[in-house]
Amino acid sequence: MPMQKGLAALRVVPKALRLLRDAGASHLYVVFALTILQGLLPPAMGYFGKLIVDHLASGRGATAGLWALVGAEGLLAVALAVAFQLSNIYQAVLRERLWQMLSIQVCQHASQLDLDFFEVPQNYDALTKANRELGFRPMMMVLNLVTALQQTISVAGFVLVILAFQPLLVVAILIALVPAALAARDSGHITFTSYDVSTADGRRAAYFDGLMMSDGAAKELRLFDLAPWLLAQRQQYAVRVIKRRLRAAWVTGKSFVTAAAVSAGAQYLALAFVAYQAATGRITLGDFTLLAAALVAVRHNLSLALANLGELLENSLFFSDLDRFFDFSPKIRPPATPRPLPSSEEYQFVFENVGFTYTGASRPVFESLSFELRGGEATALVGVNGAGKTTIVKLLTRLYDPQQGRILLNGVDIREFPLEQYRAIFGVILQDFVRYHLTARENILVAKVSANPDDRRLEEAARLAKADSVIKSLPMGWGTMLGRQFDEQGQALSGGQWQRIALARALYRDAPVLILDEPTAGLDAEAEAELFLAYRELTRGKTSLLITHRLNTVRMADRILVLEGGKIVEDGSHQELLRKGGRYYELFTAQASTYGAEVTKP
Ligand SMILES: Nc1ncnc2c1ncn2[C@@H]1O[C@H](COP(=O)(O)OP(=O)(O)OP(=O)(O)O)[C@@H](O)[C@H]1O
Repeated sequence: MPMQKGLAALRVVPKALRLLRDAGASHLYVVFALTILQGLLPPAMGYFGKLIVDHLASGRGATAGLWALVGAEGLLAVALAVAFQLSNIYQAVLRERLWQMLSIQVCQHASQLDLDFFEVPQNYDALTKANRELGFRPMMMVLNLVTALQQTISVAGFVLVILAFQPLLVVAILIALVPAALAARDSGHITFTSYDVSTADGRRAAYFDGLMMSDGAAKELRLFDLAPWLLAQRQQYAVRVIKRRLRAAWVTGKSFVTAAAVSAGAQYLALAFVAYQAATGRITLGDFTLLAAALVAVRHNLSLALANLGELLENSLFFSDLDRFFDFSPKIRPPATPRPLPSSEEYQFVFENVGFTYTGASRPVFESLSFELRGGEATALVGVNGAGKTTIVKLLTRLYDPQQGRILLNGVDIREFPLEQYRAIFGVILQDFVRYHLTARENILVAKVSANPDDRRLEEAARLAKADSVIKSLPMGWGTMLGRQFDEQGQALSGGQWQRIALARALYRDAPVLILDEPTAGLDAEAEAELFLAYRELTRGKTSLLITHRLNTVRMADRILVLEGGKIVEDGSHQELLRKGGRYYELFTAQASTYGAEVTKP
């Protein structure tokens, strides 16, 4: 029902007030006080205006009484102007605080959510939309609330004035305002619904807009001459949104036209009545001016108040996205009574009949995966694209939990350890590592922000990752900004140079378990060979897992696991697996033949 929908959306008002109070209670109270003042002053000024007119009409001349009235009216006018400006300042502070508070809450919540959250497009959309609208929706709401309150107080003041003189007029005015109130209620609902059904199309259009404006897509866009096609796609969705909104604007516009005609007509009928009373001496000239001003003010303020409430409903849509986002709580949680992490230097992991399916995926990645990563050993994991190698890393580091089976660390289910402490045992370089727009130094230090920077370890990590030569070549060494987003002096790095920085980042953690997911993908042959030679040094004393398609690199591992069809199908050293002549042998020979090398079974 439209009525219910419209009123239901009004429930957002207490919520908005609570948020504003949290953002700055004292500022909110000042804004309220100033708003009430601004609401009361116009009727009071109207009353003084009446007294001035009555004084002038009485023929008493320029007495001290007249100047006292004019002075009082002037003071009220000054007070109104000052209250308006002060309120603007306090509202601005309140808006900024609210924006800050919500941004921090959204960032904190987003960073704690499971990766699962991002698998569902609607969730991700709700987050990006909430984030995008954080900048203006709360501000609009402050303005809507304050303006609606102020207009309502003014209306109440003027209604009291009219009541004092002509009670029947109030009844007539209120009846004449019924169409306006109905139009405002329906417009809230219609706009609400048109926005609601348009969000999916709007999001699509915004996605294409984002592509055309992002630096990440800029290269492909030009190389594929993609802009015209993207624009056409964008229009397809945007036009649907615009049509729906225009239709809503037209429907609501029509009822507003009728309402405006009725209330304006009623106002002038009332004015005719008041004029008749003044002409026949039933009321004074001052009463007439006051009532005439009150009639205009009631109509004007009430329509503004209703329009602001309508806008408030529209802006309240923002809260449904925000609520939807805050309703998500992380499923991967620390246990109620966590076990202490094993103090042992050697960490051994066992996957025990692990079954895992991504949210929304039609097929499981693993149904019953079992294998072991032995403590202190360098293990390599190989397998074709999509075999599930990165998924193993995600499960191992508890970015996801398996739906079946267990993963054990030194015999204990990893879900029993405190999450943060558990994740702290890993130094990881992910396939899609982050290229932070920070200095070279910060790009590595981010791996361990919980501790004070350790420059000796920083140098060591850079040396092991062969990132030291990259740093040396930068104009300001460690202090050079990587990326040009914030600094014109920033340096753009090549893919391989970034990879060395990311590897140094993983090593800087100096964690007992090292996971390298495709650490050589962007490296040149020489750098890869260097890394290959340093592999022993990198992994000394650690439990490590190396994932790579460059099978030359895996030779140095103590043990190689071959993942296929959701299972470990082979397990052994390079020599053993070549000798076996199975899947690893096939993969290795296929790769070697592309270099023209011959591989013979040892
Ligand atoms: N976030 C995700 N949501 C749904 N399915 C996913 C997700 N990530 C990966 N998959 C699917 O899970 C399977 C395993 O992916 P995974 O990234 O683990 O493979 P991989 O062996 O690391 O591949 P590659 O060698 O290409 O890096 C693939 O079929 C992939 O399509």
